[in-house]
Amino acid sequence: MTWLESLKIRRKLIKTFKSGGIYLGSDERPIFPKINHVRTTEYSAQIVFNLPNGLDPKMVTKKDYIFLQHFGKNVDLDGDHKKFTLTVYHRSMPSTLKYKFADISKVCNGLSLPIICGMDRTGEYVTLDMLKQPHILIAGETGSGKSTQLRSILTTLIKTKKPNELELYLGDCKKSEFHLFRKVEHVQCVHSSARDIQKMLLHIKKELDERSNLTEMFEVSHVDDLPAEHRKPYLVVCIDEFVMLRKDELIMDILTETAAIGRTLGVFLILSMQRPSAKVLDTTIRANLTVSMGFKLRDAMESKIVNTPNAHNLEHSGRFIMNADKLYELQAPYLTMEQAKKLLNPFVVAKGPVKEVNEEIPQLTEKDVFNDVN
Ligand SMILES: Nc1ncnc2c1ncn2[C@@H]1O[C@H](COP(=O)(O)OP(=O)(O)OP(=O)(O)O)[C@@H](O)[C@H]1O
Repeated sequence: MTWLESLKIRRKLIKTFKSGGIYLGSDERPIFPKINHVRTTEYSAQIVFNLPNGLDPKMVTKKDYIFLQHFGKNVDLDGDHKKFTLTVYHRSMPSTLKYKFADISKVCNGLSLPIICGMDRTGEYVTLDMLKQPHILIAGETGSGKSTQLRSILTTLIKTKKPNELELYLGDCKKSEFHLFRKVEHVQCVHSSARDIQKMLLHIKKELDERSNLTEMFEVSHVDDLPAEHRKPYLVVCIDEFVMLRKDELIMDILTETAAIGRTLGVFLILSMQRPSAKVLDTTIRANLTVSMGFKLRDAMESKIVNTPNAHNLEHSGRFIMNADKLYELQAPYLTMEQAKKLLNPFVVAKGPVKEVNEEIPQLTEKDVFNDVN
């Protein structure tokens, strides 16, 4: 950035402070916040400023509209009691981001269990490693892009991990999406009825217990530290529209236990829901779903339940707010069903019967589970 460009930005910010009354002293001798530095990249300009002692930070946060008026709507303002950062983006978010595995595989490098969340306004992919951020909640009204995101997350996991490193357990309560994965080598089962999902989760419970015993026996804190002959694959349990199972206590208990202790045992959750329900998410499960992705939601209450502020104001399919270690606004990669089929083709195998578990299964009719869905 040239000296002149920096000067222009600084002047504009001073003008902003002035018109918003963000200063101490009198109108004739104002003491403005001190601009520490201005940094620009291809995508954005970042201006860091400090408030003079005595200036109420609410003067800045309450008047964020002033920054929008002067710098346009593509700005972010972050800060606390003294130091603030204004980021001005040179362009708006892309409304479509094609899923390109060549690009995605590059950003997966170094991640043990890579989740490609989406692209931010600076044109950078935002990624997560499930080993560190183990459980994900995806919420959004119909047509907002949840299923596409699940498809892209699962496809990336399959393409980047070997079947002996990753096992997938899929619950498809809407019977709409996961048939695509049924014959993929990593996929242990795809179930849609409550009874079968219960069976699947009893198997997961057994795995949790076994893994817990092993880590205790070998006195290690993570399954990855077990001796080679006892090493375990990562298990990812992914349930689309899991709210449909909320009346099933056993299912909810196992999901809650997995969310609570799964990380160090290598067992991870991805749960999606169309209508966030405080009742379901008020349980301890919510506290352990470390990442929320809020696609377009119906209202502010739903955004609050999912913990993704403003998700109800999103306008494009595939756009979402992510709450992980901080808040992000991202565009999810768009992976069509046809494209996913092509990418998954090399992993398709002839399948034997689904793993059986021997535990006693309490009788539960589908009506018990599904009749209260609103
Ligand atoms: N990442 C994306 N980028 C651009 N468009 C998208 C994206 N994801 C979804 N869409 C568009 O939105 C449509 C609906 O997407 P999707 O089926 O994923 O929504 P959904 O939230 O799962 O809906 P439902 O709950 O009804 O299944 C897609 O057919 C596509 O046109």
